[in-house]
Amino acid sequence: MNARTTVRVPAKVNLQLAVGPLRDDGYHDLVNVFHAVSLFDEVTAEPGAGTTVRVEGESIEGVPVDGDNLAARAARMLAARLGVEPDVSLTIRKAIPVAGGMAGGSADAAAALVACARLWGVDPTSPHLYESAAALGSDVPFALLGGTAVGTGRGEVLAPVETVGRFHWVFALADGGLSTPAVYAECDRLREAAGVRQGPPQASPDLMAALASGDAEALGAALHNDLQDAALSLRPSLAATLAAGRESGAIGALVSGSGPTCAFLAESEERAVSLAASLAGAGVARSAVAAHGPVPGATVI
Ligand SMILES: C[C@@](CO)(OP(=O)(O)O)[C@H](O)COP(=O)(O)OP(=O)(O)OC[C@H]1O[C@@H](n2ccc(N)nc2=O)[C@H](O)[C@@H]1O
Ligand SMILES: Nc1ncnc2c1ncn2[C@@H]1O[C@H](COP(=O)(O)OP(=O)(O)O)[C@@H](O)[C@H]1O
Repeated sequence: MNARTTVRVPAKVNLQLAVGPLRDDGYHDLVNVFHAVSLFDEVTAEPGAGTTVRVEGESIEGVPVDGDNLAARAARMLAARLGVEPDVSLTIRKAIPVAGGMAGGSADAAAALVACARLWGVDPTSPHLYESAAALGSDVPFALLGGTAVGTGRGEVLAPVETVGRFHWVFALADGGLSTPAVYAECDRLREAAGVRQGPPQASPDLMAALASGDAEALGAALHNDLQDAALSLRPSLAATLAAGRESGAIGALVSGSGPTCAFLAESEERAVSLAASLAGAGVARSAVAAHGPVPGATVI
């Protein structure tokens, strides 16, 4: 049993998001190539009475501070599975943009699972953690794992991907978020309007080869997001953000997941820093931050 545990957990960008047809259960089958990047939230768990949450950070509008917070839901779910009281005081320090397509809520849920497991003396490799994660949300298991991984099913069935080297990214953060269900629904609507009959999602061989060889140029060319048109349809201003990044020398540019964060791949760390400055100066984003990947998943610090 531990008195106080802090867990650091990364954001993700989707290197490939291939979206299959709508399933009967309301989800879509995916090929979701997750990549964990060095933008981190921190979740601290301490003994408490019941489950309480405090949220700290600069842009935390819209993050629930009650039992709806995904970190609180994670604590209650793990406690129920373990048959213990969900007595924990959680403090979340947020740096991952809220409703930004970088899975910040999922990250906090994964961090809370790891922190509570340690607080309650549970083996961190216990299957209760993965099973709770998958029940909480499609992106939560990846936040436990980190690195680079292919998610299939609704994104929760993970296979790690070996990669070479470090990739340098810039993330253009937007004002306000986009709702994930609304973006999936818009994707379905656009496909129906265009008469597209969607087949099963397929992994991109070019993307896998680029990751295996560490070839950033090839990775930039292979980045693809099936939700991008839907995110652009709901937030047309993102087209100018993507164009500004390409004009400033990005070797790849796409909307991250359901958006509205835009992700840009740079040739080097130096190029990423100058690209972030260009994007911030161009007035096409609330702010722009440089980061690298892959990084590990939820980790006790
Ligand atoms: C799009 C992605 C890409 O990684 O993430 P974000 O960019 O939002 O972070 C994910 O698929 C989001 O995963 P997550 O945010 O965990 O979604 P969930 O809570 O499981 O589901 C929320 C809703 O999204 C839609 N959904 C989610 C996953 C999936 N495979 N098909 C779907 O259609 C459904 O409408 C579902 O009700
Ligand atoms: N710990 C949390 N951090 C952020 N959002 C949360 C959290 N718990 C619940 N939410 C809710 O989940 C929504 C989606 O949040 P987030 O995971 O940041 O975005 P995305 O799904 O785009 O990656 C938020 O708008 C908020 O209402």
